[in-house]
Amino acid sequence: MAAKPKLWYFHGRGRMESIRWLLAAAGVEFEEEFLETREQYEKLQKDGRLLFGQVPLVEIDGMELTQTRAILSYLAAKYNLHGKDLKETVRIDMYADGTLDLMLMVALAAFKPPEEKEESLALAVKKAKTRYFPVFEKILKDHGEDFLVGNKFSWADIQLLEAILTMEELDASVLSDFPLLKALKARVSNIPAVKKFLQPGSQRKPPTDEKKIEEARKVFKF
Ligand SMILES: N[C@@H](CCC(=O)N[C@@H](CS)C(=O)NCC(=O)O)C(=O)O
Repeated sequence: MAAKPKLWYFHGRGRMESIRWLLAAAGVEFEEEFLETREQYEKLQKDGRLLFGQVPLVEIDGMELTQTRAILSYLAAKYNLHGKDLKETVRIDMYADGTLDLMLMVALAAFKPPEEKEESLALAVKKAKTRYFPVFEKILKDHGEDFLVGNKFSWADIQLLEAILTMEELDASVLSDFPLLKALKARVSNIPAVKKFLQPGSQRKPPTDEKKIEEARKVFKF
């Protein structure tokens, strides 16, 4: 049996959380190595395991992969969460990339000073409501299908569910004007592998707290 994919990152959501989501939704078990000290991170660098000196790092299929979007794209293709052809795949990539941009705003806000952090999170919620969610609501309305692309569960749906849940942590009513996104959220949350990941005790990470942020600062010298 092939070894489980192994993930190296700090013990928080950050850029790795979407990778955890994608693996979990594909029903793939994975191992995690948490970077808690600068030494661990420097060892990965010294050993030449980080292409550009950065994590996320994912070991899979005899490869050591970095660059979040490339990793996600590989996993989506490998686990049949991309489209049936290039045209569907590029739409899935576009939708997922948009959602990743939104998620990065939230991830980066965690590292800002308290006043700026509140402002950045409020801006992310605003962008969710005015830029990203209206687009996805319209896509669902226009084609009338159950999922974003090809009437089939894909990486774009997983990425969107992660974004919806993250935004709801910041503003519980964020979906009030988006009935089709509410329905999509319920539908995707009920897919057995996703349902399992949503249960307490899974490898899903909670919102990154001050302790984890301090840990990450020490590791990456932010
Ligand atoms: N484009 C890269 C950016 C990765 C990145 O910035 N990683 C951070 C941790 S979240 C890091 O390793 N920072 C250390 C550094 O850049 O020296 C990706 O999307 O994976």
